[in-house]
Amino acid sequence: VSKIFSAGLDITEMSGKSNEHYAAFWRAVQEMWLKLYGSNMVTIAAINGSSPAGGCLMALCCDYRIMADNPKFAIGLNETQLGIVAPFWFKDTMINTIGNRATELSLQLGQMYPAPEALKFGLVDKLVPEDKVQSAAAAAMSQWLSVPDHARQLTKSMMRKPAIDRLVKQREADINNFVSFISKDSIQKSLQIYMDRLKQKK
Ligand SMILES: CC/C=C\CCC/C=C/C(=O)SCCNC(=O)CCNC(=O)[C@H](O)C(C)(C)COP(=O)(O)OP(=O)(O)OC[C@H]1O[C@@H](n2cnc3c(N)ncnc32)[C@H](O)[C@@H]1OP(=O)(O)O
Repeated sequence: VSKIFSAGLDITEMSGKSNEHYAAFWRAVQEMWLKLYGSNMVTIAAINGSSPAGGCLMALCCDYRIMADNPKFAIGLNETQLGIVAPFWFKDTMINTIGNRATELSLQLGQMYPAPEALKFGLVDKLVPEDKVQSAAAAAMSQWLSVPDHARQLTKSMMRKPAIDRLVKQREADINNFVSFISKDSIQKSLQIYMDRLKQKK
């Protein structure tokens, strides 16, 4: 039985809908990223299964990532495999985690990394046995919470603010770009083919 941390964004929200729907959907996705990446709280991802695309993004937004040590579980920004493109703020989040070259390889190929490779690439920080993911995350949380809060928060903001400001400045343009991209016939066709493939896999 496959286990999933997050299947990413709901593809059905990006297929066969109106432009108004796509715009509202994308604004909500932006909001999720701004809240999670910009949070001053400690955030630890307890990754207990596979985590493609938007799922990987959510994990990358956290301060620390612990993943179940199972090579069947994979994580990555696989957008190109769906015929779509990770937007600049997905890319920035990944660069801030694993660096420029690894991000370029990862994004162009739409790579999903099995857990051991994800650790090697720095996409996750630690692997633990599947039944220890929650307890390891709780232990990591205690360690992070032991740092004086104001100092940790200012440091986090210093590291992340440039990426956050970039999206805040370009929110409307980013929404317009998403709507015009996702509503193209060729992109709708790619998403349909991907969904059909998922169903055939069964
Ligand atoms: C300019 C910018 C433009 C665009 C930017 C857009 C950024 C997009 C970000 C995203 O997150 S796109 C979504 C990426 N997600 C994926 O690629 C995941 C695809 N799914 C899988 O790989 C697998 O389904 C799985 C998550 C590993 C689970 O596998 P399992 O074998 O357990 O289940 P199954 O494949 O049978 O799926 C069950 C059921 O769920 C449907 N499904 C799966 N993922 C999605 C999804 N992301 N959105 C909508 N629906 C999804 C799948 O089709 C099955 O449906 P069915 O039961 O009706 O057949």
